[in-house]
Formats: sequence, C-alpha cells, structure tokens
Amino acid sequence: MIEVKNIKKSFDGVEILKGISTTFEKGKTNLIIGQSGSGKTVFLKSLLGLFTPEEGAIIFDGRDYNSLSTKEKRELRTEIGMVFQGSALFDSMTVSENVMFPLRMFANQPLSEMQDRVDFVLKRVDLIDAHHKFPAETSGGMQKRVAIARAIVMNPKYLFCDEPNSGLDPKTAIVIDNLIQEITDEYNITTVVNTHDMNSVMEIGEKIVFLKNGVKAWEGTNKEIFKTDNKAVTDFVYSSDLFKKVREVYLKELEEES
Ligand SMILES: Nc1ncnc2c1ncn2[C@@H]1O[C@H](COP(=O)(O)OP(=O)(O)OP(=O)(O)O)[C@@H](O)[C@H]1O
Repeated sequence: MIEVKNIKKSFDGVEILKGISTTFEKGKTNLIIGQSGSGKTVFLKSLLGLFTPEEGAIIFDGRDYNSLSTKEKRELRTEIGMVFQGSALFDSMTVSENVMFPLRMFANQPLSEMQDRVDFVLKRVDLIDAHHKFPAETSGGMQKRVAIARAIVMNPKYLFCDEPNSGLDPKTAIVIDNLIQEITDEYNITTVVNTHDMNSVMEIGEKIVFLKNGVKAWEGTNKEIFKTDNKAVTDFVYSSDLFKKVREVYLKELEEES
C-alpha cells in the first residue's frame, strides 16, 4: 500500500501539486486521470522519487520515503517496477537482454538464474518466442509487453505505468490493460497508472484519482465514476458523446437490476 499525505510540489514559485492525499492499495490497479497539465506526471514522478515534494509524505507499506536512509531508499527503488511512456527499451539489446537489464544491475545472481527468471516473465507476457528479437523488429504492443516484463522481472511490490496505452490501437490497448490488471492481481502489486484512456478507466479502474489543476477533484472506482454527479468528473470523462451514451446504458441497466 502507498499512502500519499498532502504532497505539494512547485516549480519556479508556481504550485503544481496543491496538497494531494490518497491511498493506493495492494493488489489493485489505481489510475490517475486528468486533463493535460493537471499534474499527473509530476505526481507520478513524485511517487517515484524523481521529484522531491516541498511538503507532505509518501509512505510505502509503512516506510516514509523522506525518513529513509540513502541505502533504504536504494533498496526501496529495487521494489519499484516502471513502465515508461513509449516503452523506453534499449534499441541495441534483444528482448531478452532488455528484460535482464535490471537483474544485471541489481540482482547479483548467477546468469542461469537470471535467464530462468527472464524466461519466466517473457512467458508470462506471452513473448518467449520473441526473446531474440530487437525492439525495432517488434510491434508497439510487443514493445509494451517487453516493458512490462522488464518492470516485473525484479518481482516488484510497486508498479508504475506512465500512459501504457499511448500509441496503441484500441484492441492492443485492451490487451495491455488486461495484462497490467492480471499481473497486479496475481503478484499482489500496488499498481499506479497514469492514463488518458477512458476505456482503461472503465475497464480496469479499481481506484481512480482525478486531478484537476493540481488538486484531487474526485476519487472512486470505475463503478462509481458512472454514477457520480461531480461536475469536474462528468465534464472530463463524459465530454465525448460515445462515453455519454455508455454511461446512459450502464445507469439504465443498474436501474433495471434494482
Ligand atoms: N520539470 C518541470 N519544471 C517546470 N514545470 C514543470 C516541470 N514538469 C512539469 N511542469 C509543469 O507542471 C504542470 C503539470 O505538468 P504534468 O506534466 O504533470 O501534466 P500532465 O497532467 O501529466 O499532462 P499530460 O497529460 O499532458 O502529460 C505543467 O504546467 C508543466 O508545465
């Protein structure tokens, strides 16, 4: 579980995160949504320790990040898997080598053990047959799966994904969403995903935090987001006619069930 308590972050005197508090539970897919510029990336980078908030606390299963020693912070970082926007694979390395990279950096294991672990995670994301390929020889969806395999190879407690669906067609986006949710559930990971994808919100949003102008404007589940009257949320999520329609159908079904 990650507890976020009143974090504030400014750049050049401009407050970007204006005191955000929330909780991300273990085994759940937590989504951060909000308009462009609302502070999602700054928030995710603050969770990752890439930005240092001026105020507030981020507590990883009882460990307050600010109170940790440098060694403890380093250890905590090895418990975090990250799927970067655009996958961020090393072009000169094969799929297998990309996935093994964190193990080589941090794991201190014999090569055979590392190779077994790489094969295990590549099988899990259904890419074992592509182990010898270079990123340029794979599709965008495969590259995301490699990035997910690399993010989980160290058996992380926490998984952060920045726009994992960007650049993917809708069908592949669903495959990636489902993979993230299955992995989160199977390995009991605390997962936080930054997304623009309303389909993800509705399909895998076990908890959704909606940011507006650096403030948490709403939080709830994907079921609750259909029912909320919060204007900031409805203006953002149901800005398209398609999603308005989806919402109407869902609410009608609920009414008929009750
Ligand atoms: N390193 C930085 N230095 C100064 N300002 C920054 C920095 N990073 C982000 N900002 C500012 O913080 C604000 C929020 O940016 P952020 O990237 O978090 O938005 P976002 O919600 O992730 O947007 P998008 O959906 O477009 O990625 C923006 O006004 C941005 O210019």
